[in-house]
Amino acid sequence: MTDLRAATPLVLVGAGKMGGAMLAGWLENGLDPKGVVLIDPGPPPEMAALIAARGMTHVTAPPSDLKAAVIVLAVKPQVADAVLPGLAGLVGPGTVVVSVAAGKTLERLEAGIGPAAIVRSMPNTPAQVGRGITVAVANSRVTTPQKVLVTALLAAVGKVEWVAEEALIDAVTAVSGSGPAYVFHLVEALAEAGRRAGLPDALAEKLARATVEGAGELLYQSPLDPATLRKNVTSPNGTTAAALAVLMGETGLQPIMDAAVAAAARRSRELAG
Ligand SMILES: NC(=O)C1=CN([C@@H]2O[C@H](COP(=O)(O)OP(=O)(O)OC[C@H]3O[C@@H](n4cnc5c(N)ncnc54)[C@H](OP(=O)(O)O)[C@@H]3O)[C@@H](O)[C@H]2O)C=CC1
Ligand SMILES: O=C(O)[C@@H]1CCC=N1
Repeated sequence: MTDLRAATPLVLVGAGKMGGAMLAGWLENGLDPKGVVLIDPGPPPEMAALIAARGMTHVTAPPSDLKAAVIVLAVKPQVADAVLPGLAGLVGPGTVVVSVAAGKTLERLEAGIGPAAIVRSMPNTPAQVGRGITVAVANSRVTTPQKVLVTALLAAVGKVEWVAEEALIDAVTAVSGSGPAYVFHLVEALAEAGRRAGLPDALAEKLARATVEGAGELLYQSPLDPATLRKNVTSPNGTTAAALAVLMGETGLQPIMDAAVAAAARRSRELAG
């Protein structure tokens, strides 16, 4: 288990879907709830329950008497600019700010909160079950110990990659930040296709869900690459080959995925503000 003691006091600004998922993962990995301050005017009910159960401090505005070790900014990009100046008082000499806000550049974050060590990161919601992946980029004020600390936090909820080139984060957002939604939509589409092929509702849903769960777990556990795993399902001239001729054809999944990822990356660049 990662030692997260140096991460407190940890101020989480925005305890919604992403902030909540990361927090749940950190608590699961030993983060001391007494060292956590949540700033959120309206956390979702399940988060309010977690706050009460774990005895975390919950406030609706930044406290004036605290210097944080880590500030995690997990509000919507559209409200980040308004929130950042109010967090400046929480920044002390050792504070590192970790933003998960899509699109918000290091320059924009620093313009809002003032001179600070800042990490721009892009996690994803499987962080909640310790199976996220986060890509991060640091500004020049981030020290090596701060980078180690942020790595420990992010690694507690999944895999971590650091990049030196900030421009890559828009594509990262489009692939892994938003990516879980594409997979969940695949489950929806597969279930719907099953229904249209005559399966009862409940069975279609069960089959689609179990198939993606099982394929994901196989991918996780197997040393084989996805193309080999795909080939292992595909008998020559069999049923899978018939389906893949559609999915891998000219109007198949790749052009749709290209368009989806390009649209998400474009939106990430727009969200810079
Ligand atoms: N969801 C995801 O899969 C991912 C999200 N992100 C990023 O995470 C960030 C949060 O997204 P997500 O968790 O989905 O959004 P949510 O709306 O679920 O969470 C944001 C939370 O911030 C609260 N909030 C609003 N205003 C303030 C404020 N002034 N101070 C403190 N908290 C405030 C919201 O309360 P209220 O609802 O009452 O407004 C809400 O609880 C975004 O920037 C997004 O780009 C990054 C990777 C993946
Ligand atoms: O949809 C969004 O904008 C956020 C960023 C990545 C996932 N969710």
